[in-house]
Amino acid sequence: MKICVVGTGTMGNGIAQTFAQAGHDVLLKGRSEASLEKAHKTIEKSLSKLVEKGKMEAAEKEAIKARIKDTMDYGDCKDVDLVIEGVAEDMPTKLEIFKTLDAICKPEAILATNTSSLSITEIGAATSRPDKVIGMHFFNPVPMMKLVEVITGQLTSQETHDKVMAIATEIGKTPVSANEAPGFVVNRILIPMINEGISIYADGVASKEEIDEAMKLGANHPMGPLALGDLIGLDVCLAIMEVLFHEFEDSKYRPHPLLRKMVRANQLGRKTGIGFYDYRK
Ligand SMILES: CC(=O)CC(=O)SCCNC(=O)CCNC(=O)[C@H](O)C(C)(C)COP(=O)(O)OP(=O)(O)OC[C@H]1O[C@@H](n2cnc3c(N)ncnc32)[C@H](O)[C@@H]1OP(=O)(O)O
Ligand SMILES: NC(=O)C1=CN([C@@H]2O[C@H](COP(=O)(O)OP(=O)(O)OC[C@H]3O[C@@H](n4cnc5c(N)ncnc54)[C@H](O)[C@@H]3O)[C@@H](O)[C@H]2O)C=CC1
Repeated sequence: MKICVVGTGTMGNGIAQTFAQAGHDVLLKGRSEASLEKAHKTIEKSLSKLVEKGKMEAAEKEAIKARIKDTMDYGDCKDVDLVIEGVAEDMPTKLEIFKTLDAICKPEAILATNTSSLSITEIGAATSRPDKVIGMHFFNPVPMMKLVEVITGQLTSQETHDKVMAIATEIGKTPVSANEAPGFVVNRILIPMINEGISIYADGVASKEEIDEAMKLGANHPMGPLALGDLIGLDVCLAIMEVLFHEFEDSKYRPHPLLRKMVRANQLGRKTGIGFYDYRK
């Protein structure tokens, strides 16, 4: 199966790596040579970690890397079977990309989005094939996380759903089906929890380290909410809160002002080197 991953950020490179690890040829679509180069560095680091942890043979690493080919041209997507879009969580950006892909990809190709919260139905409506548009929602860090939420929009066909469930299983993930709804299942729970962690921090109830330690030891979470916000990207967290807030029109989803302020300051977490914690050392 020929796969194209659009986007070279936190998620794009992890999704490309995961498909290549499962033996698929992957076309990685980036906007610049610099972004593609950065994605390959991240993939190299991630694969090296798996080797260090004894989860992969060193020889396998090079074979996996060789399966990922770069492109900056959507025209190269004409013969792919499945596209997974992983660009910024912004509806106008996604609609433009899906219109472009719809015009280029063969009619039977499935167009999937890794959106965290946005409407699959709205994205599908920008194409001539809404029955083949679906959410394939991976979790960060993609090579480590087992879950894929498979999200059907109003017009997604059962056939597309079944194929994507099978693909997710085949690449070693555990898929869970969800009907379209803002934030689907996990993010409707997880992101308001992170927002609440920010609120507790802003209120001065405890230090950031204490908040994270409390949730690690008291709820058995592998990471505390503030460290997790930094891993996800605070811009992504804010975009998801905005979708929940506007779609449900419910004040319980109000993004905390400190979250907005940090995004405005480009303190986005790991990807910009600083968020709640400093990663620049
Ligand atoms: C926003 C959305 O739409 C949906 C989402 O994704 S929500 C986010 C979901 N993810 C989570 O909740 C993750 C929670 N955290 C965890 O499960 C674990 O802490 C973890 C899997 C990230 C790391 O577990 P671990 O292997 O025990 O940790 P450890 O070996 O110490 O590694 C920690 C580090 O590796 C990353 N990580 C570890 N192995 C990795 C690999 N093979 N590839 C990529 N990143 C890796 C971590 O992010 C972190 O980064 P650095 O060391 O480079 O700074
Ligand atoms: N970060 C996370 O933990 C998770 C994010 N997601 C979703 O995955 C998608 C990507 O998120 P991340 O990788 O975290 O973001 P990121 O900020 O790390 O990367 C964004 C990517 O989008 C590209 N991009 C930005 N604007 C663009 C435009 N106008 N046209 C084309 N490309 C553009 C960037 O060049 C970059 O490759 C989003 O929809 C996000 O909600 C899903 C699961 C987890």
